[in-house]
Amino acid sequence: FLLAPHPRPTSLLAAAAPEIVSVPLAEGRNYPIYIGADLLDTDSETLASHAKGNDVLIVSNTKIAPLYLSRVESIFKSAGKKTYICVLPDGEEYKDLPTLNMIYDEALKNGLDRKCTFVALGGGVIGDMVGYAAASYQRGVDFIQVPTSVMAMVDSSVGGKTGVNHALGKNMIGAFHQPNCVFIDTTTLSTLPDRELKSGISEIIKYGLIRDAPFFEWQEKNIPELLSRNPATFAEAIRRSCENKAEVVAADEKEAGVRATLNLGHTFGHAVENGSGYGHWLHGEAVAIGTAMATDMSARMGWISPSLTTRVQKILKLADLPTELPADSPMTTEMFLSLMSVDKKVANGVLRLILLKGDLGNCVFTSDFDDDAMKQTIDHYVNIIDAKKQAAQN
Ligand SMILES: NC(=O)c1ccc[n+]([C@@H]2O[C@H](COP(=O)([O-])OP(=O)(O)OC[C@H]3O[C@@H](n4cnc5c(N)ncnc54)[C@H](O)[C@@H]3O)[C@@H](O)[C@H]2O)c1
Ligand SMILES: O=C(O)C(=O)C[C@@H](O)[C@H](O)[C@H](O)COP(=O)(O)O
Ligand SMILES: [Zn+2]
Repeated sequence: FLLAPHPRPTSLLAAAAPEIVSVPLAEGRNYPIYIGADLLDTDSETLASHAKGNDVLIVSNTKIAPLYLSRVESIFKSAGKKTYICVLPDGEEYKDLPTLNMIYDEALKNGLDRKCTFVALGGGVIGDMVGYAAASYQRGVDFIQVPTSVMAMVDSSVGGKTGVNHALGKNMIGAFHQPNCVFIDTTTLSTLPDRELKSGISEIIKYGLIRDAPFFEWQEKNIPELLSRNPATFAEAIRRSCENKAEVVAADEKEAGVRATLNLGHTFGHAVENGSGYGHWLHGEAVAIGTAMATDMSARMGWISPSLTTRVQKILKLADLPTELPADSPMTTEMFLSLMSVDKKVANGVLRLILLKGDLGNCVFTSDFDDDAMKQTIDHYVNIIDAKKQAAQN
């Protein structure tokens, strides 16, 4: 069970083979995503085999290092690698250039050369930062993703989007840099707090909405099982999410088109993350609010049926995710508009959005939307904040 402590393998326990989802990139750059319970205990040689040189720099944070670092380090040591450690402060507010520098410092201090491998042990913040450090250190070294949060297992560890935040915009400094492999030990979720677990479910819902109606229908039935940490249900959600992400990334690695659909709810959501102060909202929570806003806007333009709007609201609430901002939110219409204007999907000054259109599982990436509908959606969500403020004062 996900909540159980991690058993060490014994000769009486037969290790189940991991499930493998492939990310089929061009020019033979395919890489595997291994998914399974207790993989760090039962399949350590597979993980170590993806570090090609002698030196391995494992990067984690102050929360995850005490839980899993020694185990991961011993895997590489047992395989004869020389290991180095870098422990970063925990939190989205540290996903920045000064903190990134700690990784370069550690690598340079120890004389790591271009044959080294960086290992990202943690959630999406660590994965994005280590990926970007690997993309830029000596113009590019190998890296491996060992995701430990739902968000990282279902989304961020796959696809090679790496980077850090800037005060003026989310993930604004970064690069596309694919990992050698993604190694998902689902048992590490046993220590993930509930709030972080729910945040990851937000991106699982995204796959259903943008491209996989049967997966969405499955989620409508199975989210309670995810919330109660049913291991089999989680394994299926992770596998189906990784399959969806791998297909999209394989079709459009560098986001020339269809990959942008993975950004559903993110233009509104990133504005909320930045405007509220990085770290106030978890990424998945902000994406949930953004998904509600993108759905509202799609409905205002008549692109989706009222029943689909209801289903989106219902599934976000079922996952106990926020669908609106609270009374103490600093967000204003002006903040939304100005923060959304620095989104990476802006092309030649024109904002493009992912919006739902048609039946469940269909969306569009377009600049061809009604500006008034966008403004009405933003005003509507800001008015909710104001109404809550008023109610709190009375
Ligand atoms: N590159 C991409 O494609 C992509 C996709 C989605 C999200 N992201 C990025 O990922 C970040 C969000 O990821 P996240 O939700 O994992 O946040 P996170 O990395 O901050 O992790 C959430 C919290 O859970 C802790 N944690 C992680 N695993 C744990 C475990 N097993 N046990 C106990 N605590 C654990 C972390 O230390 C942190 O406190 C954002 O910066 C977002 O922009 C990137
Ligand atoms: O992999 C992608 O492509 C995504 O858009 C996945 C998103 O969930 C993720 O939050 C990503 O980091 C957002 O990308 P950005 O380009 O909008 O910063
Ligand atoms: Zn996201």
